[in-house]
Amino acid sequence: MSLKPTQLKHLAEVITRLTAFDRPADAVLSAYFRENNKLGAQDRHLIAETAFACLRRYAQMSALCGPHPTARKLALATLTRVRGMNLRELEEALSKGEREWVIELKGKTPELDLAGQTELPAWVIERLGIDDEAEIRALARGLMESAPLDLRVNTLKMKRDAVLESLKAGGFDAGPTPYSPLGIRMKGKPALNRHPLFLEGAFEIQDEGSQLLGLITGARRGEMVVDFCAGAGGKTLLLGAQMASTGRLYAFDVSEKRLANLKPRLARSGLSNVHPQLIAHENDARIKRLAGKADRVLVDAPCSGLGTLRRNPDLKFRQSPESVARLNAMQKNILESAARLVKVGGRLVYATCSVLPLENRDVVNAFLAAHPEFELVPMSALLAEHKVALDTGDFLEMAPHKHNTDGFFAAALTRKG
Ligand SMILES: C[S@@+](CC[C@H](N)C(=O)[O-])C[C@H]1O[C@@H](n2cnc3c(N)ncnc32)[C@H](O)[C@@H]1O
Repeated sequence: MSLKPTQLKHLAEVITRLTAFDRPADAVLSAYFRENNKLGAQDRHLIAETAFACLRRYAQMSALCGPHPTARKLALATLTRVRGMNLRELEEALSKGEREWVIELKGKTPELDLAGQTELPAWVIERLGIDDEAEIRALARGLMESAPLDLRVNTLKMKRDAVLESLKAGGFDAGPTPYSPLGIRMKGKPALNRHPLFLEGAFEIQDEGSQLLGLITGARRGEMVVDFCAGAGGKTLLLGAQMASTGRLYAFDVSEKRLANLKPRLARSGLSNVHPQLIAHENDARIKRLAGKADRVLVDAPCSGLGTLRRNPDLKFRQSPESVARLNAMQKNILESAARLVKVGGRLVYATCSVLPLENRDVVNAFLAAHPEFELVPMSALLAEHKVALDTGDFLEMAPHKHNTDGFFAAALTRKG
């Protein structure tokens, strides 16, 4: 394949917009493609993959380009060094000066410190709580990969094997996920949002790790369940299916927009037990009515998202020690309020998509120290109960380099009295 001059022009424009780091990268990209709706599927694929690869290896790419790197240079560095394109493939799009520069690039190896080599800001490395440098490098490499496309089967509509067979019959390359009994992993990243089975609600797009967070909440038929930070309902839909559309499932969130995005997904899913509820904050009066009544409460807390750098590589530039401190205070407050809803014998699950202990086990350990009425349910036992062949100790801790999922954390607690 050879690079067309227009492709390089678009790519450089996208990189310029992305590196302002003022909006989520996926939103910037979708807006750009809406504005430039004549771009074909191949162009979009090349632009998206290269722009994200550039963000994932931004320290290295910037160092290769020298001081004040231009977006065109960043694009060319990524195309050659990450995406493996050679001079012949690039030539048509290059000016004479750029041609020389690409030739020079070949022999360059920038000197980088640990932060540069791992593409993780120093403040993130400090907060990972990992002493072993080899382990930091392994995690960082995992976070630099591109994420696979995972689906979760809606068991209310179809069995996993049947969805798999149907996808394969349609020419897709797909297989079961290794841990989640509800998951399918696709080869490549086919667009599935017009697939008949998607439109019928037989599957949703959901990372395997996220599926496990829902599963270990263990929602059952006829129960009262609260998804405290439901967002657009990734986990709500799973909980609803676990409940076989019986009982009551409250989907709370403070974001009207996110809850609105849950609506079409709910309609596809066939669930009739879900009650979306916009709340003003975690102490909203609407929540207090449910005190001590819920069998299960899931707190999928707002977090730094640093476990999702494969999909959102811009987050490492858009988060900071200050933003994480603010999120941390929120996480503690939300967990406190959500815990009040759990009835005696009920389960509270705290989860994040962060890899920072301060957003994860530190929050849970501080909560347990202040609330002797709760005790930890060892995660290994819960996973075994759900026939998940995975043991990460007392907590669920998933990571891209170990499990090929995003970085996820979860802890399950029981209310004793
Ligand atoms: C990690 S996201 C949830 C993702 C969702 N559970 C899913 O699986 O798709 C965290 C959510 O918490 C919501 N949130 C923030 N502050 C909140 C609060 N005080 N009470 C409830 N939800 C809150 C955010 O709007 C966001 O949708």
